[in-house]
Formats: sequence, C-alpha cells, structure tokens
Amino acid sequence: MIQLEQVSKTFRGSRQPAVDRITLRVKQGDICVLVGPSGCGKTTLLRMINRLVEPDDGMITVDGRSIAQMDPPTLRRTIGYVIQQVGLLPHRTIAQNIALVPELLKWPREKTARRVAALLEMMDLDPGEVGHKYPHQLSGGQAQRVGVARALAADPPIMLMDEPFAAVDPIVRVRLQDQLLRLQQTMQKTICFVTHDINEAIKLGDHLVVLKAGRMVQSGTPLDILTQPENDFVLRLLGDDRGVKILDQTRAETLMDPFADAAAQAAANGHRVQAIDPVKIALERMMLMNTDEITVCEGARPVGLLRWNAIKAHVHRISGGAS
Ligand SMILES: Nc1ncnc2c1ncn2[C@@H]1O[C@H](COP(=O)(O)OP(=O)(O)OP(=O)(O)O)[C@@H](O)[C@H]1O
Repeated sequence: MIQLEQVSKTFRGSRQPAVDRITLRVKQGDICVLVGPSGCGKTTLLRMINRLVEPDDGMITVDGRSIAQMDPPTLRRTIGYVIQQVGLLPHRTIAQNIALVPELLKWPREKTARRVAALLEMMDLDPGEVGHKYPHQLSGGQAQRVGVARALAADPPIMLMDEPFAAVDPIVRVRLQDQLLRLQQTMQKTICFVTHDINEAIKLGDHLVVLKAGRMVQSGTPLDILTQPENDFVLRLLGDDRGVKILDQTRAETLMDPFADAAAQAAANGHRVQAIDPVKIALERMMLMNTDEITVCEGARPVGLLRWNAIKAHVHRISGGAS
C-alpha cells in the first residue's frame, strides 16, 4: 500500500504550492487515478512517490516504510514508471531498451532474454519482429506498449503512469486502455495513473482523486464521484453526459428485480444481459429489441428482470441529487 500523509510541495520561486497537504491511500492491487486540469499538481504528486520530486512537508510510505529513508535508485527499481514521451533510448534496440533494469539488476542474460520476449508477447508485440528494431521504427502505439513493457521488466509491485496514452490517436488509446485493464486482472499491480481525461479516469480507476490547484477536491470510486459530486468544479469535470456515465458504471444486477421462484425464472424472456454488464448496455439492447424489460443472467442462469421503469427511476433519483 502507498500512503501519503499531509504531503506538500512548493517549487522555488512559486507562491502557490504545486501540491498542498494531500493525504491519500492507494490500496494494493488498485488503480488510483489522479485527475484534474493542467497545472493542478498531478505529475508533481506522482513524481514524489518515486522521489523524482522531494516533498517539503508530509510523509510518504510504501508498505509502511517511509520512502525518505530509502536510497532513491533502489526505490525506483521497485517502481515502474511510464510517461507520455516514452523516453526510449534511440540508439538501443527495443529488446535492449526493455532489458535496462534487468541489466542493472545483473540478471543472467538468458533470464533477461526470456523476460523481454514474454513482455513483448504480453503487450501483443512480436518479439522476433519488434525486438531488433529501434524506437524510431515504431508507431506511437507500439512505442507506448514498449514503454509499459520496459516499466514492467523487473516485475515491480508498483507502477506510476503519467498520461501514458495521451499522445496516441483515440482508437489506439482505447485499445491501450483495454489492454492495461486486461493485464491488470492477472498482474494486480498497485498503479497510480495520471490523466486530465475524465473518461479515461472513470474507465481505468478503482479509485479517483480529483485535484484542483494542488488540493484534493474529492476522492472515491468512479461511481461515488459520479453520483455524489462534491461541488460544481467536480460536476463540470464530469461533463454533461454524467447520467450516461453513471449507467455505464452501474451493473445491471444492482437495478434488477431478482426472480422470486423457479417459475418466474423459467418464464424469463429471451432478451438477456449479464449481471455484471453495465446498465447502459442493457438499455441499448432494450431499445434495439423494442422491449421494456430484459432478463439478467449469471452465465446461462436467469437471476432477475431489469425493467425500463427501474432504470428511469434510478436516473431520476440521481439527477434529483445533483448540485
Ligand atoms: N520543476 C518545476 N519548477 C517550478 N514549478 C513547477 C515545476 N514542476 C511543476 N511546476 C508547477 O507546479 C504546478 C503543478 O504542476 P504539475 O506538472 O504537477 O501539474 P499537472 O497537473 O501534472 O499538469 P499537466 O496536466 O499540465 O501536466 C504548476 O503550476 C507548474 O507550473
């Protein structure tokens, strides 16, 4: 677990703190997204966790140990770091770039080669084809994947990701986000992810931290923040389609009427969604099928009925609660 306790930083020559008394816990295996407008202190906060920036005040601990007591290069070897500019070394091949930290750790050559190949495959890149290339020979999306592979090379428990997908086009960006979520299901890294894109934050985050001018404005799950925005600033950040985003974050099972008995279950209609599907998907399917109710299933087993009226009532409740 990463813990920040009343952490502050004011850069020399600046009157305003870049980060102002932030207290924050990032649970093991969670993706915590720092989100907010340009200049709100996201990058500074992130770079304090691997000691690229030193706080003026407060304390940061990793698994209960104060990082101020750790040797920065040793600390950084346990923390993967991915940035927007990727930062691959231009005169080294992709394989050599990914092997940087294993080489520093003096891994045997065979082990490093196996790890590099496994990482490239994990990132959907062909080791035989890409490993020998140089960074300028890759597309933006491929380079970003190599950046992620390099950060994962020594299997660090923590990953810091600073706008890692901001420089690629929207289609590639969605693919990279999906890939990260897929990988995270097995990797279970503790990830701090910086973005100014609220949609990316909601999609990736188990936990969001909304920042404004160095201060934490709100923190919570995407659904907490969507349904109970703290103030107008958060409400504006969430955008006009907040209702749609809520339906995208709400599982069908949470709004369904569970089947009371086997008879009701047997009479379930043919239009189906999975219990863990977002209500937004159920709604789209209902509109497509021109029906006002849809069966909710766990695998093949029908477990309840989701009604148009229940969705409408939910949206009404939420909009009534807004600002
Ligand atoms: N090395 C530095 N020296 C002086 N001021 C700095 C330095 N780094 C950042 N700042 C200032 O600290 C504030 C926070 O910057 P930071 O880069 O953390 O914000 P950010 O939210 O990551 O912004 P962006 O989304 O534009 O990257 C800004 O006002 C910035 O100008």
